[in-house]
Amino acid sequence: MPILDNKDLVHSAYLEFTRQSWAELRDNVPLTLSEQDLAKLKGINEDISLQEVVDIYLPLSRLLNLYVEARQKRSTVQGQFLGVTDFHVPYIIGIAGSVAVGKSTTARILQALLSCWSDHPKVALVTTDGFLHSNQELEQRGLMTKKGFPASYDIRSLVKFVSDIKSGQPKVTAPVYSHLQYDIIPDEYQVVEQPDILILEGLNVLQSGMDYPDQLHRVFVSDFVDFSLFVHAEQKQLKDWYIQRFLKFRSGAFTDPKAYFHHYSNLSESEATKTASRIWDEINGVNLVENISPTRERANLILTKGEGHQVEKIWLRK
Ligand SMILES: Nc1ncnc2c1ncn2[C@@H]1O[C@H](COP(=O)(O)OP(=O)(O)O)[C@@H](O)[C@H]1O
Ligand SMILES: CC(C)(COP(=O)(O)O)[C@@H](O)C(=O)NCCC(=O)O
Repeated sequence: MPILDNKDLVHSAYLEFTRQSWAELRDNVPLTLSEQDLAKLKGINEDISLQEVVDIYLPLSRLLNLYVEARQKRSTVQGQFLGVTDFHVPYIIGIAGSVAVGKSTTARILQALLSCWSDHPKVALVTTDGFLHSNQELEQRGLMTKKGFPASYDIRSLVKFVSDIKSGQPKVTAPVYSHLQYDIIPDEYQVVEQPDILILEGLNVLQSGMDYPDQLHRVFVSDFVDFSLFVHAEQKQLKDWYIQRFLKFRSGAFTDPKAYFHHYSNLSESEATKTASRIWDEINGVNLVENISPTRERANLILTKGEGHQVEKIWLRK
C-alpha cells in the first residue's frame, strides 16, 4: 500500500526526512548514551541496533523533549492564571501501527531515552491490550477471531483511563493483558501515578468514533494524546516479522505449559510458519487494512521501516 498517496496532504501537512537528513538533526545538540543506558536498551531487545538508536531514536527523543518542555511551560502559564503552583498535566504520547511492526519495542526505547532527561524523569508506559475484552466476553460476543479489531476493546474504559490520567488523578489503574495467557489477567492492574509522560501504545490509539459505531461516544483517545506516532511498514514485511515472532514464541514462551498456545510448541517449523501465516491472513492482516492503516495520516509523526526494522523515512506533521 503506498504511503501518503494523497500528494496534497503530503506537501501541505508533513515534512519529509530521509534516514540521513533525520540523523543529522541530532548534531544540533550533542547527545550521548552512557554504558548504563546502552545496557538498558539491549535489555529491551537484543536485536535493537545501537546505530538505529543513535540515528533515529535519539533525534526523536530530542524532538519530543522540546515538545514536552513547551507543554510544561504552557501548563505553568495556565497554573499562573489559576493562581495554582505546581500545576501538573501529564504529557501523553500515542504510538500506533500494525501488530508486529514494533510498537512495543519503539515505546520501550522511547521510555528509556525520555526518562534520561531531567525535566521529565517519570515516564510511564501502558499498552492498550489491557483494554481488550476478556476471552470469556469475546466468546460470548462471537469475537474470538476478531482480537485487535475495534469491537474487541472496551473503548469506553480506555477513554476514561486516558482522561483520568490527563486530569491529574493521583492513582489510575489499567487492566493487564498477558500474551502468554492470551487473555486479560483477572484482578491484576497496572497503577499509574501522575507520570510526567505517559506513552500509550496500541494499534487503536488513533482510531475515532467512526471505528466504534456500536459504542457511541463523543470523546476519543486521540483527544487526550499530545503527540502521536505511527510506525509503518509494508504488509509483506509485517507478515514476515509476525511469523518470525511467532517462531520465537514457539521455541520460547509457548513451551510453558501455562501458555494458551502451548500446543503450538509441538509444531514443526514449517507447520508453525503455516499457522502464523494463516493467523496473519485471517486476523491481523485484515485488521491492518480495515482499521489500522486508515488512521496513519492522523499521526503527528510517521516512521517508515524497511528490512531489519531500519527506519528509512520520517514524516513530521508541520
Ligand atoms: N527496532 C527493532 N530492531 C529489531 N527488532 C525489532 C525492532 N522492533 C521490533 N523488533 C522485533 O519485531 C517483532 C515485533 O515487535 P513488537 O515490538 O513486539 O511489535 P508490536 O508491539 O507492534 O506487536 C519482535 O520480534 C521484535 O523483537
Ligand atoms: C493482542 C493483539 C491484538 C495486540 O497486538 P500487539 O500488541 O502485538 O500489536 C495481538 O497480539 C493479537 O493477539 N491479535 C490476534 C491474533 C493473534 O495474533 O494471535
